[in-house]
Amino acid sequence: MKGAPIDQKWNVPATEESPLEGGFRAEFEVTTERGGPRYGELIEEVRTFMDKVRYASPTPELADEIIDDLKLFNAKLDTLLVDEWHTPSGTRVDLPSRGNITLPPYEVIDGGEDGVTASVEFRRFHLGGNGVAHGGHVAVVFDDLGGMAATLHVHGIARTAYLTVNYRSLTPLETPLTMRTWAERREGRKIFVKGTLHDGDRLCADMEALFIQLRPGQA
Ligand SMILES: CCCCCCCCCCCCCC(=O)SCCNC(=O)CCNC(=O)[C@H](O)C(C)(C)COP(=O)(O)OP(=O)(O)OC[C@H]1O[C@@H](n2cnc3c(N)ncnc32)[C@H](O)[C@@H]1OP(=O)(O)O
Repeated sequence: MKGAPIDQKWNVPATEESPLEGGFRAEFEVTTERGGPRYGELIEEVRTFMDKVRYASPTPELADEIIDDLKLFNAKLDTLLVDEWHTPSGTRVDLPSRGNITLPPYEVIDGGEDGVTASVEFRRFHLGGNGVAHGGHVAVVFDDLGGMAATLHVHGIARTAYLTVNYRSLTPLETPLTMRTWAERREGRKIFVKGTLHDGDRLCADMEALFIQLRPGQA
């Protein structure tokens, strides 16, 4: 990545002691300690910053100032880059969307073999146009929570083969919405998943997807 040090460690190859398992590390450890007790606050500030950038029209002087500040922040983070298996972003299961800043924030209300129910809120950053969410951001949440439903259903890692979203009505920003995903049927490694996104009683979108359970060792 541009600006990152050459010895970055976020794409560590598999080794005998640390093999890939379904694209995941066999010894993958889930912990809520990484990043410290204020990591959620850090992610929230980053999300707020992204929201502001989406709507701000800075003067050239303010843009200069912010660029300089961001360079300082990036230099600080460059000293502490780790691989994806050890970064809190994506593994902090106690935080919205596991602390993954690339996902719109959701909170799982209920999850198990029968499916997942989550509360999701699209932010200003997720604006598509005309004041509502971008369809791609809606799809990304369906992919993540559909993948979670598939994973919980088969107790194994699954990867998206296809995902179809039907946009039934507008998806508002800054509004708690309900997403449900569930495995409708399974044929061997194939898990057919469905999902819905509601604003109250109103259906915003629904989806159908196929997830494939990965074979042991499949990268
Ligand atoms: C910290 C806590 C973590 C908690 C985790 C939270 C969850 C997070 C969740 C995050 C989720 C994020 C998720 C993501 O974002 S995953 C990222 C997006 N997805 C990908 O990159 C997938 C890329 N593709 C592949 O890797 C392979 O093609 C896969 C693995 C999908 C299949 O290759 P594989 O070699 O393994 O299998 P196969 O080719 O023998 O096919 C097997 C069967 O499937 C049928 N088939 C295949 N493709 C299609 C298709 N398009 N339509 C219809 N059918 C299809 C095929 O005909 C065959 O059927 P049959 O002949 O047996 O009847």
